[in-house]
Amino acid sequence: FQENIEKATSCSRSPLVREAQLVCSAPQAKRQRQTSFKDDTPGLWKKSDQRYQPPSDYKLPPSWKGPEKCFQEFCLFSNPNFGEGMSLITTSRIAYLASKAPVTSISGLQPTAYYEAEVPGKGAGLFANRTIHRGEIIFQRHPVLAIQSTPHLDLDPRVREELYQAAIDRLPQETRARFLRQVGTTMYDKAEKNAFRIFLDGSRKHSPHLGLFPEVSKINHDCRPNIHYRITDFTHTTVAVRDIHPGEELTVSYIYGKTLHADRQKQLHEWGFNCTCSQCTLPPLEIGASDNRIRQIKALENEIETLMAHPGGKGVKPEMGGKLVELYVAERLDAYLAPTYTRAALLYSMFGSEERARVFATEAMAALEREVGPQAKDIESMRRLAEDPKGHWSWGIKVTSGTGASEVGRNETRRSGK
Ligand SMILES: C[S@@+](CC[C@H](N)C(=O)[O-])C[C@H]1O[C@@H](n2cnc3c(N)ncnc32)[C@H](O)[C@@H]1O
Repeated sequence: FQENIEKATSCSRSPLVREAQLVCSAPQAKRQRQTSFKDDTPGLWKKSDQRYQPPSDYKLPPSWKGPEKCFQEFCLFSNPNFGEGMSLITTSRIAYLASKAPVTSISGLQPTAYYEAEVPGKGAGLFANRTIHRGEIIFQRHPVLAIQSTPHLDLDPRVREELYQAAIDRLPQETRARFLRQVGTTMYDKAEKNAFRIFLDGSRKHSPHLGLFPEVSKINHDCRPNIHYRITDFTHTTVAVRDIHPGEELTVSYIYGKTLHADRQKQLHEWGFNCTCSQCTLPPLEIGASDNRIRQIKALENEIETLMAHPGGKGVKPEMGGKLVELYVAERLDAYLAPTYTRAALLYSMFGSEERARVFATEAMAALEREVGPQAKDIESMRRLAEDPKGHWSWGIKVTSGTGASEVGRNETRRSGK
């Protein structure tokens, strides 16, 4: 990945695309902009439509239109009746999979639970109209437009703009209007400024897409957000990670939050704006304290990992898990608590500390559900730990002595499957 970044001449710079998920085009020298389209508009798409024949087993149901306006193996497919309407610029295979996918039930808050208003220096944003409780789903949506990365990066700009316009024209009027209200001067710019990186069809060659969710993209960035998002195939879910009070702005983080202030500013600046969020506008002394906490968090996580790699986890102490939770909470990293609670629950259980194992396992279950979703594998293990610590595989793997943690593992209660 690093190698790609260094060599790349153009990267998708969507602020909502996390750094580790950026898709960059190959160096220009090796990969020329490719377009097989001619300038005579009527024949512009037809020529390549004829050239590309999708396999017959990817035949779409009659409610879907396409393939049309193809570029290499990527074509426009659309269905105005799929949820709020959906246009795809993708392969026949992925369009076929989309056509077979259950229509994401559009759910979440009633529109009366929030309102849109201008935020100084940020454009429009969303605000709570009532208390939104931690764990409440804000939006559950499918993309109204998904664009495979290759045409987005490689198409000739003029052709690309026409193609995106055609994709939007095929959406129902209300959805189209919502799409057009997103920030950005051109269709391409709207995609760049508002898309989330989504992976359709597992981890195959053509999986990376830019997904546009116009309602979600009205949510501004904050380095210490009150909302977390997760994406599974076609479904984008936003969930409150703490209670949000009436009048408070709804925020997500466009970048990974556990980074130092200067790095966060740099990343967001590269993606087109100077961040004026609650964390970035703290007084300098508080920014310094926050950076220190992040350094402590990283050092402690490394220490736990190193110690756990030693035979019998020599030197690890349950209090390290407790301290880590404290630091995360003090740093308001509410959107990233699941692994921290899980680690703390297991550490306390390993040392036979029943009450703390229960408390952290209960917190871990809720955080896993928020951050990963109800299908998260570790939820079941944390549920068992919360209900019956002594029956859990981790219980008492290490014992505590009167003078603190003993390094002698008892190992007597490890049971597979728990
Ligand atoms: C996905 S849009 C968010 C909604 C947007 N404010 C609107 O009016 O539709 C992203 C854009 O909002 C603005 N923005 C979001 N979060 C911001 C922040 N923390 N500080 C400054 N500008 C921000 C930037 O202009 C950014 O390119």
